Amino acid sequence: MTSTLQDLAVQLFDAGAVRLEDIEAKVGRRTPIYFDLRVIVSHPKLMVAVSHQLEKLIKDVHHDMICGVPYAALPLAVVISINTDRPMIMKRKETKLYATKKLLEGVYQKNQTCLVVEDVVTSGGSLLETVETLRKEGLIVTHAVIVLEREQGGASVLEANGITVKSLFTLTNLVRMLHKAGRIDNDTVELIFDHIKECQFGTKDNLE
Ligand SMILES: O=C(O)c1cc(=O)[nH]c(=O)n1[C@@H]1O[C@H](COP(=O)(O)O)[C@@H](O)[C@H]1O
Repeated sequence: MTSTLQDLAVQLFDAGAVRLEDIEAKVGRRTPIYFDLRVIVSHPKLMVAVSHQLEKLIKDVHHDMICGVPYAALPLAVVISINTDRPMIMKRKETKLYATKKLLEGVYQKNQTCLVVEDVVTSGGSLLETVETLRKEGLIVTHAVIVLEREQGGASVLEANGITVKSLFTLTNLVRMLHKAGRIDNDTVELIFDHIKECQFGTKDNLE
């Protein structure tokens, strides 16, 4: 059974993936809403439902393999790889210091296309870092599929770097869905919309 995006938004909220408080995000940024997709490893049905929706977004995108941005997107990449019977490669956060000394695990060849999977894009910095590693290894990367685009400039930064981003939710539509379902109130909606406007990452200089 496929969940609608509205159902999925509510299920993610109820699983604790949406935190509504003043939170310190990556490198000292503050945000009134934080989306913590790591919790879905504890909810296998939800993991499958999110993966199915991501698979729909990529069915017309040519790719030889997929790679999840470590670590949060790795479980999603595994499920998508199995469901679509498409090989996966894994990027390490640090190069392995012994034996193979690799940064990328798995089998790939120069000029093969790799689709990147990510949970959240804010400035686009994390995703871009993974893309740069893949490109250095000779892989072609033109598309990324993500769960949440926070609309803070990351998608434009990625677009400027030759990456088309397909997202399941934008922060605006996720917030609207949660508001409709009675999970967040009017004041919180306003606070989040103000945050989106005020906290923008536009240029590569702003990437963290
Ligand atoms: O720090 C964030 O901006 C962030 C916000 C959020 O709601 N959820 C979240 O997981 N993050 C983290 O921020 C990363 C994306 O931020 P950028 O690298 O700026 O695009 C994600 O991979 C997460 O590590």
